[in-house]
Amino acid sequence: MAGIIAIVGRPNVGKSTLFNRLTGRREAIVDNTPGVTRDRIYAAAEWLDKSFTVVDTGGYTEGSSDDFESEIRKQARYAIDEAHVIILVVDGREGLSPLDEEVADQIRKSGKPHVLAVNKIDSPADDYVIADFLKLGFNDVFPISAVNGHGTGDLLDKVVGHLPCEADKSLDFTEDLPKICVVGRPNVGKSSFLNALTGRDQHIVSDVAGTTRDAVHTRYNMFGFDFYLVDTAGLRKKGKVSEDLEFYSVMRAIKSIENSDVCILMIDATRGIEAQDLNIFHLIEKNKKGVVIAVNKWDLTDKTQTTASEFRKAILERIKPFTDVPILFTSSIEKTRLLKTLQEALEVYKRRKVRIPTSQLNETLLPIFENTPPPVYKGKTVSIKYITQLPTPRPQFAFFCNLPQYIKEPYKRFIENQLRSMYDFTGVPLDIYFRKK
Ligand SMILES: Nc1nc2c(ncn2[C@@H]2O[C@H](COP(=O)(O)OP(=O)(O)OP(=O)(O)O)[C@@H](O)[C@H]2O)c(=O)[nH]1
Ligand SMILES: Nc1nc2c(ncn2[C@@H]2O[C@H](COP(=O)(O)OP(=O)(O)OP(=O)(O)O)[C@@H](O)[C@H]2O)c(=O)[nH]1
Repeated sequence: MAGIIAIVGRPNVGKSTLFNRLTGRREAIVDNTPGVTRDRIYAAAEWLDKSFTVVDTGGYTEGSSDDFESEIRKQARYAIDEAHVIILVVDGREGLSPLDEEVADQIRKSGKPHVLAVNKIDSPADDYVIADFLKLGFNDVFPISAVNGHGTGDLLDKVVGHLPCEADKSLDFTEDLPKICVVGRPNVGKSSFLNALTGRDQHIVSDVAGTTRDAVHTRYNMFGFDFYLVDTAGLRKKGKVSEDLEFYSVMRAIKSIENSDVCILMIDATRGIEAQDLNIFHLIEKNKKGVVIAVNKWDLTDKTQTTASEFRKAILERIKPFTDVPILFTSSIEKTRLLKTLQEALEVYKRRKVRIPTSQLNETLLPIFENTPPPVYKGKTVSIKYITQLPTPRPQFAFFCNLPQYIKEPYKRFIENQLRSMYDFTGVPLDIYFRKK
C-alpha cells in the first residue's frame, strides 16, 4: 500500500458516493453500536498497479459545537496535513459556493498534490460545466459522475500518479528487522502498553526519525529481541481534542499499518469488538500485514472461567473469514501478558517470512486436491497440477491448474484452510492465485 487519498468538500456534493465508487464498496459496515457516527471513513482501494487508502472526510461529528463550515475547514486542514493527494469535490449542478472557494484556496496554498472533481455531471455532453469552476485555480479539473462512473477513471489516473512509490518506503532500512506497531481506537491503552513494555526508553537502540515520511521507527533490543516499534507522530503525545480524535486516530492507524510488518490491534475489553475495531482489522488484512489482537483492560472485566473463551469466540465471529489470528488478554496497567503479546507479534513476523519448498507443498497438498477436487463447473473437470510459493516477502501461493477461472471462492477458502492446517500461518494473511497451466 502506498499513500492516502483524501476526499474533501461541502456536504451533499457526493463525497460518500465517490468514496464508494473508488473503494468498490456498496454496503455500509453494519453496526448497531450507538455512537458510531463515522462508520466507514476509510477503505483500501486499487487502481492500475497501485493500492492505496481512500479517506472520506464527510459526515461531520454530530453534536459538535462547531458549525459545519468550520468543521469542513478543519477537515480540509487535516486532509492537507495527513494525505498525499487531495480530491476536492464540488457540485456541478449547484455551481460554485463561497465555501468551495475558501477550501480550494486552503488546498492550493498548501502545495499538496490536489485535483478538482466537478461531480454530478452524469453525461459527457455536460462536461462544459467545468468552465464555471476554473476560477478555483486548480490545474487538474475533472468532470465526473460519482453515481455512474463517468470521468472517474481519468480522475484516478491523475490521482494515483501523485502517490509515493512503494519502493521509496521499503529501502530506508538496512537491517531486516521486524517492524511492529500497536493500533486501535482512542483510549484502548496503546500508550500505556508501549510505556509499560518499553519502560523509560532504556532499551532504545536508535531513533530512526524521518526515515520514512510518516512514521518514526524506534529500534529496541530487549528480552533478547531486536525489532522496531513503529510510531506515528503523536501516538504517545497526550492532550486530546475529543471530537477530532477519531479522525486523527484513523489517519495514524493507516500510516502505522503501512509502515509495519506486524500490527498489534488493541481492543478494549470493557467495550468488546466494535465497528471501528473491525475497520482497522480489515485494513490490516487488506494491507496483508501480520496481526495479533490484544484485548486490553482485561483487569476491568468480571471474570469467570469462561469469560476469555467467550470473548475469543465473539471476536472470531466478527472477524470472519480470516480467523486464524492470535488473541491475547492483556492489562497495560497490571502489566499482564504484555511481553507475551510482543513475543507473539515476533512469531507472526517469522511465520510471515516462512518459505515452503515447492516439492514439499506438492507432496502434502496435491493428494488432498485429488481426493477433494474443485467442483465440476459447466461440465468441466478442474484439476490442480502443481503449487509453488512465490519468492515474495510475504506468503503468496500460485496454484497452477487447467481452468483457473472455474475455481470459486468456497474452494479457494478450502485451499487456504488446508494450507493453514498443514503449516502454521497464524496471524498471517495469505494470498492465493490460480494460474493456467
Ligand atoms: N446525479 C448525481 N447525483 C449524485 C452524484 N453523486 C452523488 N449524487 C447524489 O448527491 C447526494 C449526496 O451524495 P453523498 O455522496 O451523500 O454526498 P456527501 O458529499 O458525502 O454528503 P455528506 O455526507 O453530507 O458530506 C445523494 O443523493 C447522491 O445520490 C452524481 O454523480 N450524479
Ligand atoms: N484498568 C486499565 N486501564 C487501562 C489499561 N490500559 C490503559 N488504561 C487506561 O485507559 C486510559 C487510556 O490509556 P492510553 O494508554 O492513553 O490509551 P491510548 O490508546 O494510547 O489512547 P490515545 O492516545 O487516545 O490513542 C488511561 O487512563 C489508562 O490509564 C488497562 O489495561 N487496564
